[in-house]
Amino acid sequence: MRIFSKNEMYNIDQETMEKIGLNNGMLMENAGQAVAREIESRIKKNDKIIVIAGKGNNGGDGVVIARILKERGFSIELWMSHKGGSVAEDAQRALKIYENCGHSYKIYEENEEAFQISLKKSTVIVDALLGIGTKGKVRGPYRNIIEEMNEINKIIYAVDIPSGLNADKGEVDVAIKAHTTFVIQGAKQGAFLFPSANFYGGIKTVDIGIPSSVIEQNSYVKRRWSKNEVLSSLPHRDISSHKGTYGRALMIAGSENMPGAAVLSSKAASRSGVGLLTIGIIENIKSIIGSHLPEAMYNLHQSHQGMLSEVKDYSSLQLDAIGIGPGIGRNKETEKIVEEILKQQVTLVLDADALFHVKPHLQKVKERRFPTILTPHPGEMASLLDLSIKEVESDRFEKSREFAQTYGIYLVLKGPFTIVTTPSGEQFVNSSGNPALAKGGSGDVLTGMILGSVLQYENVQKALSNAVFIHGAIADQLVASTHSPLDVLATDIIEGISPLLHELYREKEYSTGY
Ligand SMILES: NC(=O)C1=CN([C@@H]2O[C@H](COP(=O)(O)OP(=O)(O)OC[C@H]3O[C@@H](n4cnc5c(N)ncnc54)[C@H](O)[C@@H]3O)[C@@H](O)[C@H]2O)[C@@H](O)CC1
Ligand SMILES: Nc1ncnc2c1ncn2[C@@H]1O[C@H](COP(=O)(O)OP(=O)(O)O)[C@@H](O)[C@H]1O
Ligand SMILES: [K+]
Repeated sequence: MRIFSKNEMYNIDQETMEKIGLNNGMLMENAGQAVAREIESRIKKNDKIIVIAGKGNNGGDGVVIARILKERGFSIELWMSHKGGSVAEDAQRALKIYENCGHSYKIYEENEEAFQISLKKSTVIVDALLGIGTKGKVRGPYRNIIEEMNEINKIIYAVDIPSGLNADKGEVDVAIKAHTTFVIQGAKQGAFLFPSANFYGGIKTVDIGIPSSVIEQNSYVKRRWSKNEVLSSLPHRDISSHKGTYGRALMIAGSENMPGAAVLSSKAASRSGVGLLTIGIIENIKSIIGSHLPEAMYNLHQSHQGMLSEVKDYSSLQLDAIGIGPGIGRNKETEKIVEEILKQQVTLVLDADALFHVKPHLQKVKERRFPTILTPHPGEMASLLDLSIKEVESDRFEKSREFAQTYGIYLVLKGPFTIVTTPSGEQFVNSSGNPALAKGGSGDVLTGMILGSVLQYENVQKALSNAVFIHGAIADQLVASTHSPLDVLATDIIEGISPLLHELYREKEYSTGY
């Protein structure tokens, strides 16, 4: 599923009209036809359906839907929101065609009570009040209509966007709570931001025939990353390979107060395919960690001061990737270690305390010639950008892209709908996971999974998106089978890596013959 910003959608629309020659009326007809087909497959002949249409082009889509469904013999009442006023040109034309077919419509303004009665009798409502043109707080009759529709508690199918929502941002004033939203040509960014994502219900894309060349030229790549993408990109192990083929990784994690972070991240890295793993820790936590992961090698230091002197010459380890951050703490030494690590000519994964330390050194990150991956949660992202968490969360796509492009990094902005952004600004939104993951340690596990994963793929983005998907899918599977949303531990996620990978590889084998 493609994802668009409002401006991208308008530019796509404009170019389709100017260069391709499909005019807005044709696109509206296509949109209405496509959504009507989807609705038709979900309704019954005895349903009483209300289509409520606004003054803009979204309303025009609604008018087309009402006409098509009426022609197919469904019981449809079309309501226009406004009495008179400036209805968009193509919506006016759609209404004329509707009338030419001998159909009539009603108007909400000055008929509020009749609308209430109709709402009560209805079984299905089609929301075509407002689309991507919505700006600021909802005004006029729209506000009342939206509130009345939500109160009546019927099935609502929204066209393009649940009316009232902003296409690009997560914040919500008042909006339709949809059962399903039929998004035109692709979802809008707000479908993956909170709280607006809570209003969409199910999302189904309808194709209105916009040429793909126009889409490619007028939008950044932004798409959802789901199981199909994972299955088609899982790495293959060649029969003649050996442990060196799958990379040498170092995970620098943990400290006296947070030894567990080293266990979680290292174990997750091991379970994610890495050939040879070395754990870089301070000596006095070795006894806690060693029993958990006999497979790993150790790079031990009496203190972080001692570690710092060795970091400067890691060539003997012949590393391919370093992960750093979970539980290392925040002090002068750990900051210097992070600064030194940035000079290493290997793939880097920076998380947690390493993200705190990297902030003054972002210029050095920009100069790196090897992949640098940052995995902030919204709080860490806000701190890196000197913004509030709210400012980040409401605008995750743009904020991520600007940051990734400015510093030439891969960014994994965590949270529900984790976004992976590449240095060139392509974005992939994860589709797995649930609030069972909202618990200390699950991020450490993801860091390990990412470190293990990057060494298995030629394409860094695929490695990141797949690690993020698998991490979330394990939580989904635990909640669906043996756990509740309350009791999933980070260690349960690690234990879930093998069963999930097993299942994915079996499915891949089945679907591709590999
Ligand atoms: N390629 C595309 O994107 C296509 C889009 N179409 C539809 O057109 C929609 C966009 O149409 P428009 O640009 O006309 O915009 P909308 O239909 O979303 O709404 C614009 C109308 O709402 C009013 N309005 C805006 N903000 C408001 C607020 N806060 N309170 C009250 N009124 C407000 C405006 O004054 C205007 O009358 C899409 O969402 C989609 O449904 C289709 O018709 C055809 C193709
Ligand atoms: N509500 C949620 N839905 C889906 N995933 C979530 C949710 N809350 C947290 N997560 C995931 O859990 C992980 C938490 O990471 P992080 O905040 O760094 O945790 P910690 O610092 O405790 O290790 C991230 O991968 C994040 O995407
Ligand atoms: K709508």
